[in-house]
Amino acid sequence: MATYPRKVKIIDVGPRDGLQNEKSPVPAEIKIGLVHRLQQAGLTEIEVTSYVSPKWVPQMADNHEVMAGIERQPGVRYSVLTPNLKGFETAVADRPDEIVVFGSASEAFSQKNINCSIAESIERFAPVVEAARAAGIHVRGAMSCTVGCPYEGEIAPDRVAYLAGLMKGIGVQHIGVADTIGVGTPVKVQRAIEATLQHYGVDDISGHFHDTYGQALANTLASLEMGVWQFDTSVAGLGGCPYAKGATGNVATEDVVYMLQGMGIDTGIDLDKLIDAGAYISDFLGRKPNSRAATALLNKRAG
Ligand SMILES: CC(C)(COP(=O)([O-])OP(=O)([O-])OC[C@H]1O[C@@H](n2cnc3c(N)ncnc32)[C@H](O)[C@@H]1OP(=O)([O-])[O-])[C@@H](O)C(=O)NCCC(=O)NCCSC(=O)C[C@@](C)(O)CC(=O)[O-]
Repeated sequence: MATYPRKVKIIDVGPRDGLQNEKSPVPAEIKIGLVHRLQQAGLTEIEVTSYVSPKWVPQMADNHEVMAGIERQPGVRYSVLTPNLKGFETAVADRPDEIVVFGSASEAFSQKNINCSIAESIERFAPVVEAARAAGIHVRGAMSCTVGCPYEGEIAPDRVAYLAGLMKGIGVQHIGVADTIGVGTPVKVQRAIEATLQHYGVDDISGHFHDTYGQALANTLASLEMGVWQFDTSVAGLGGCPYAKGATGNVATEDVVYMLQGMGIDTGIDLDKLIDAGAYISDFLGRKPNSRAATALLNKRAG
């Protein structure tokens, strides 16, 4: 039997990663309502929004309104994405607890997503990381396309190690290993994590798995087996990346919490309240939650 961590921390990225790709505008008050429901469900890490170009990602243009409207709960960390100093300087006025710089293991995805090469992205991130740390703001990094890229295909683990080393070199404190397009399978994901472990300890690594091919829970389990205990997930399985056509949302928070509860692993999350949060946003979007566990439990409730 594999040994698993006794506790897992979930970072719900639904309000940001989940909603960034929605075609119709989602009003700030709905996003705020979602954040409130997530914290009521026991989430202690919520990725709220991003400070990126509104021309590139219009759905996140209300970042200030959303951050200002949240009634903050003690013990909850609110994070935001900041790709450059311009984004950081705007974000800092909204008092995030954590900022996220996001790079890519694939050159082509870096160009499509943030309009620069991997090397240039690190040059842009370095002053952001320095300013954030000087202001006492925690810095997380996200590494996209650690298994596969929509433009380059399979990505070799040494490219993941290379990016992780660059992120570490500029002072990024925690690193997320993302399977942006959900093509990963357990052994490939383990190789990407192994590459990241060359530069970061296991306590500073999180998994971020999209569920395009239905592999995200298996990839979560494979990561748990390596001692990874922090995961980005998205309530109701919301999401997709505007620069990764066809990729679906992150693994649903409900599915991960259901699996972990069944394994006796503590998440601190109330599954019933989480289902309510997922139903709230899914009702607004006019569709069913993209979560097997949520669907089963909602059907059970309905009798
Ligand atoms: C990165 C940039 C901004 C570079 O964009 P750029 O065009 O290279 O930057 P620029 O410095 O040349 O500026 C061009 C225009 O953008 C403005 N600008 C410049 N920076 C900002 C900013 N921070 N906030 C607001 N506006 C900004 C700037 O003021 C200017 O405005 P104009 O003069 O044309 O009116 C752009 O490429 C961009 O916004 N890209 C969107 C990236 C994004 O949000 N992608 C989705 C999130 S990442 C993701 O989902 C993956 C992840 C993290 O979940 C992990 C995974 O699954 O892989």
